[in-house]
Amino acid sequence: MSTHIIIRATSLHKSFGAVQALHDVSLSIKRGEVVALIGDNGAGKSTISKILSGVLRPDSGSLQINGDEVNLRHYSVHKARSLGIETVYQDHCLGEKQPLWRNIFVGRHIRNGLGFIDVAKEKKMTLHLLQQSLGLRGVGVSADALVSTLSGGERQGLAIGRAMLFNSNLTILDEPTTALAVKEVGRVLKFVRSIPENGKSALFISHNLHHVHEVADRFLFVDRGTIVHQSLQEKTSVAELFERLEEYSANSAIRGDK
Ligand SMILES: Nc1ncnc2c1ncn2[C@@H]1O[C@H](COP(=O)(O)OP(=O)(O)OP(=O)(O)O)[C@@H](O)[C@H]1O
Repeated sequence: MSTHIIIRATSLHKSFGAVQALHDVSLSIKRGEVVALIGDNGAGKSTISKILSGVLRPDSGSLQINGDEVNLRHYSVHKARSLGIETVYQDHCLGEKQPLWRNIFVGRHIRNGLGFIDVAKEKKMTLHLLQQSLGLRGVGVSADALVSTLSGGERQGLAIGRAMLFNSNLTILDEPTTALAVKEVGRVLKFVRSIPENGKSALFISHNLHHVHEVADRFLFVDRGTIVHQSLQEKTSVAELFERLEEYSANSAIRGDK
């Protein structure tokens, strides 16, 4: 594996009013690596992912992408995308009543020489994505189909495929398997596993430790806004993930955090 660091966050702090959501969080993700954030409810996982994806600005700390310092004052979802950081949300990632091709290219349309959207090209690329990323084949597959005709797993797959299409270096997935039928979960996990095969990286957040163990190369444990432990997949069993998470939950219960 290359040691090229895709993203490095250093000493992130973030508070929401009196709630200190993150305290001195530092992490880095290498090229070709899937890193998972594990932690109890309210530990700070989503806050970390939102800072990396440009949704939230930290109160202090710094971010480097591909070795370059990011100006956090001007960092946004749009800027993150331009730097190869894409986020796949649990839901609302695609517009229900829109045809698939529009969803794929929203905000990033391909334009012809006259400045018009190149619909034919976008549809062709969408069809390719449906076939390649989702493995959908046959006469029923169409770039004009509405998002509402796709299953939850297919939607997640398409959203991941979209990130790949735009050559995302880091795909952030916050609870991508929640609310999916069992048979679809396997499909989404397979999509996530294919990310490092293409030399790309992912940040994976899930409460399901079996899923986490299946896809991630490295686990970062978050507790009360701090990264308290990390371990490599090859040296950690699923049982150990459960034990450690239970330990943090028990500690916060003793402290009366919940
Ligand atoms: N917009 C917000 N306004 C106020 N407090 C917030 C906001 N977002 C998060 N918090 C608080 O920050 C802390 C960390 O929340 P965060 O959503 O990052 O946790 P999480 O680990 O993703 O939790 P979960 O697994 O339940 O989604 C929590 O105490 C939460 O209540």
